[in-house]
Order: sequence, then structure tokens, then C-alpha cells
Amino acid sequence: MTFHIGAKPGEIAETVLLPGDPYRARWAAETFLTDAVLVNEVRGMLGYTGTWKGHRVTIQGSGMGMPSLSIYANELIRDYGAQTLIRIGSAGALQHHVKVRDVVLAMAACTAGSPSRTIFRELNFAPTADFGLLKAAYEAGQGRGVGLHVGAIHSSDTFYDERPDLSEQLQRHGVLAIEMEAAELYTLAARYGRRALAVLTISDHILTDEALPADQRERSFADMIEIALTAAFA
Ligand SMILES: O=P(O)(O)O[C@H]1O[C@H](CO)[C@@H](O)[C@H]1O
Ligand SMILES: O=c1cc[nH]c(=O)[nH]1
Repeated sequence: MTFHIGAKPGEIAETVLLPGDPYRARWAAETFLTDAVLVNEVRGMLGYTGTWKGHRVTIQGSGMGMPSLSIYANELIRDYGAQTLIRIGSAGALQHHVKVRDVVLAMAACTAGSPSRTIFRELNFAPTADFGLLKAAYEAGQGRGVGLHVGAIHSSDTFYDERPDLSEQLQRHGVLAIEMEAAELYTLAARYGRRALAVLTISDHILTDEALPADQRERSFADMIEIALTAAFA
């Protein structure tokens, strides 16, 4: 047990999928895993361990924002020995060619600041995905009939943005989408020598205001989850 995860030693798999939403963790475990067992419910941040095609997998909610993700990823890595951590999240599209329901594989994640900022000080560290996972996810995503994009994203500290000029600059520099966790996940994976990737489904469009309703945000992300699972065990 840790401060925030109640699982006993051995109850967390080496491969962990991390949705922000704990109900997405429950839905994904019930939908994709065999013999899924609830291994964490501290603070309602649900985590399940089961198998997918014979491989052991944990799906653990990580909450919203980098401080929350950082708590779960630190404990999963340092206390439970997680080796492969794949975020399965929602994101807002920042480019017209990226559509609602498309899947974005985050090759790199910009930030204005993260929980790791105190370590890096003046350095602008470049948080990047594990190349093997990224390549495997790209291959797994092709031919599925889903719009698939690979590129940079922005991990923001805010959902309600008061800096339209910042979004404009991100858009101008080809950043595909905005979410709130991947940069810190990539940074922690780099620090501890683990593999990480963020596979994101576009839930809304920053430029057009189109948005998926909440029930679909929870449940209609099957492509993203299958891509993540396939990549983890490629
Ligand atoms: O759908 P999840 O995984 O929570 O991800 C996105 O949704 C939340 C904001 O609504 C933030 O956590 C953001 O990163
Ligand atoms: O952080 C996020 C997540 C989904 N959609 C957004 O616009 N921002």
C-alpha cells in the first residue's frame, strides 16, 4: 500500500494504462480485461488488474492534471515496479485536420510548467514518448478506420484557458491537441527508465467548439484502448 494506492504488493501489473477518469478505468477494465479485480479505490480513484490476451494489465485512474498524475505515476513506478505506463486520455483538438473522435499519439508534450519544473529550473526539458511504444501504437492504429495523428501535444495546467494567444502560438507551431497530464508522465518515465506513451481521443475541438457528451467521453474510446493494449505487448 502507498499513500494513494491500496493495492497489496504484486497486485499491480508491470503494464499500466492510465485514464484520467476513474469511471473510464472501470469501463475499460470491464470491457477489455479478463478476470478484472478491483485493486484500488482510495479516494475513489479506481484501479483494476486483469489480463488482456493472456498479458497482465492494470488500469488505474490518474485524476486530472499533472500534480495528480504525478502522485499515481510515482507510486506505480517506485512502489509497485510499473515498467510500461500508457495514458489513455481525452484531448481538445488544436488543428482543423484533427477531428473529434480521432486518435492522437503524443510524440512530444509541451508544458508551461509541470511538477518537475522545480528540478529543471532554467532548462526546457523535452518530454517525449518511448519510440518503441509510439511505433507499435502507430502500427496498431493503422487500418482501423479511425483518424490517426502523430505529433506534439500541449499538457496544460488549466482546462479553462485565459490565454487565447498561447493557443494561437501552439496552433501556429503545429501542436495537435491539448490535454493535462502527458508531459509529466513522460518526464517521470525518463527519470526512472520506464516506457511511456499517451494515446488520446479527441473529445472536443478548440477551434470549432464541437464536443462529445460526457457519457461518450467515458465509453466511446475503444479504439484508443485497443491501440494502447496492442502497443504495450507488441
Ligand atoms: O479524459 P482525461 O484522461 O481525464 O484527460 C483530459 O480530461 C481532463 C479534463 O477534462 C484532463 O484530465 C485532460 O487531460
Ligand atoms: O485538457 C483537455 C482535455 C480535453 N479537452 C480539452 O479541451 N482540454
